[in-house]
Amino acid sequence: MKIGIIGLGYVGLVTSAVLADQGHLVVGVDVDSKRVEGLSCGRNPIYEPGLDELLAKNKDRLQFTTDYAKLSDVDVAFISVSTPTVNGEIYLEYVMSASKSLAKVLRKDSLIVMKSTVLPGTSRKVREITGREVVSNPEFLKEGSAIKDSINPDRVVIGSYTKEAGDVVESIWKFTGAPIVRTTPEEAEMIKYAANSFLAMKVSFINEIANLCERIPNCDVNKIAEGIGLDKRISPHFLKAGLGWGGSCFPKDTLAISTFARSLGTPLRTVDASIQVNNERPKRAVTLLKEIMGQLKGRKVCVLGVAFKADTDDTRESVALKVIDILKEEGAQVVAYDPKAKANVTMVSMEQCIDESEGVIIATEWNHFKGIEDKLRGKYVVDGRRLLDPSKMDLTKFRAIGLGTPSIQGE
Ligand SMILES: NC(=O)c1ccc[n+]([C@@H]2O[C@H](COP(=O)([O-])OP(=O)(O)OC[C@H]3O[C@@H](n4cnc5c(N)ncnc54)[C@H](O)[C@@H]3O)[C@@H](O)[C@H]2O)c1
Ligand SMILES: O=c1ccn([C@@H]2O[C@H](COP(=O)(O)OP(=O)(O)O[C@H]3O[C@H](CO)[C@@H](O)[C@H](O)[C@H]3O)[C@@H](O)[C@H]2O)c(=O)[nH]1
Repeated sequence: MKIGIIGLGYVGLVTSAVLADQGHLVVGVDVDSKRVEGLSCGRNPIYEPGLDELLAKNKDRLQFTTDYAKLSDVDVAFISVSTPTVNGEIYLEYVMSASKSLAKVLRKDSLIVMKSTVLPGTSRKVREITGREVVSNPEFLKEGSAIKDSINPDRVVIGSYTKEAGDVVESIWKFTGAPIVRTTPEEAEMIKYAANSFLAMKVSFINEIANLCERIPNCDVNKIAEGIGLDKRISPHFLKAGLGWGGSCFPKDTLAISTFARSLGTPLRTVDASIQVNNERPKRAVTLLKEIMGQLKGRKVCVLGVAFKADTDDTRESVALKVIDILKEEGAQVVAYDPKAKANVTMVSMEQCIDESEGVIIATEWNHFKGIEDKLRGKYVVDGRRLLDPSKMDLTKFRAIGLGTPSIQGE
């Protein structure tokens, strides 16, 4: 098949590489000419494990351009442009602009597939604007394991108005062997928001349990997560307590669906509570540091990790950046280290970051921060992602999310 991919970010680029690898001819379009120029010369603008190799392997089947006219002979055009939330509401201008551009160039019988995360009813609007058949096919990949998730998803959701259009999209993803869920476009759109909201809620739930565990001697939230996660109805995934969820999806999607639901007179109270719990997480790290270190004014603090999670260079809505802002408000001098990501703060090597600081906050769950207990000797340490072994730490200078102070032996 000849396939167009509109928007060459995390989703669009991964989808381009994966579909080219399946033998399709792919034309990737982006309005960002620098990005397109780079890609055309073999420069990948994002860090995602395995993506460089997959793009290079399939370069003969991949073409990148800013010119929508190059889509005139594609059979299917995937829309994967960003859908941010602005002032609490979904911002659809990129989707609408892409749709209008597609309407001018696509064959009448070409199919548009909505991969961007959009509120229920959006695919219908795109169908009206473009006069083309539209299928909703939400994406569930996670950054850091995007290729693996795309090739081997838990399920593929296909929401179509006509059976024929849904069948075309089903034929594209059949190679994954994943269960296919056929729905209406509105249901497919809603599934995406319900999934992200539920996962965000699960993390916020365990983070509230973590707050409680910190008040109970001999109580470790990780044990609670293990104990409840073995119940198949709960499952062990997304029960890692920490400094909360960030990234380009959970924050914007929970907010967008919350605002949408309220506008329909049916507020999503569990989602609203999850957002509130999450908003309080960055402050928690700084509060714990102050409990052991005292006032932070004029003192140096090292933040380990600025990416919103491990294995990505993405800092969108990163909790680590919020921790850094709060530290600065407290008057601390902040230095940071991250294996891949950059932030608007002095970035140094991990060793320098630790050595020159009095306090250390682990803000991102990079594997690089496991086993560094020795390097942290003498420092005030907050383990915001539960990577350290508390038994190797000086407990008078150490706090970990969700770890109650051990009671005195024999008490
Ligand atoms: N990042 C993820 O992990 C992830 C996972 C699942 C779903 N999603 C959803 O997929 C969509 C894309 O997310 P992303 O993270 O890949 O975004 P991104 O910001 O990384 O990339 C979007 C790209 O679209 C381009 N663009 C904007 N307007 C355009 C237009 N009119 N024509 C052509 N290109 C245009 C931008 O220049 C940018 O390169 C969003 O709706 C997001 O919610 C993201
Ligand atoms: O047990 C956990 C799991 C995650 N997180 C945090 O939650 C955030 C999101 O993590 P993750 O879901 O792994 O990353 P994303 O790449 O944002 O992926 C989410 O958002 C995507 C965009 O919609 C969806 O496609 C994915 O299915 C969904 O997992 C990160 O800040 C993590 O640190 C925790 O704190 N504890």
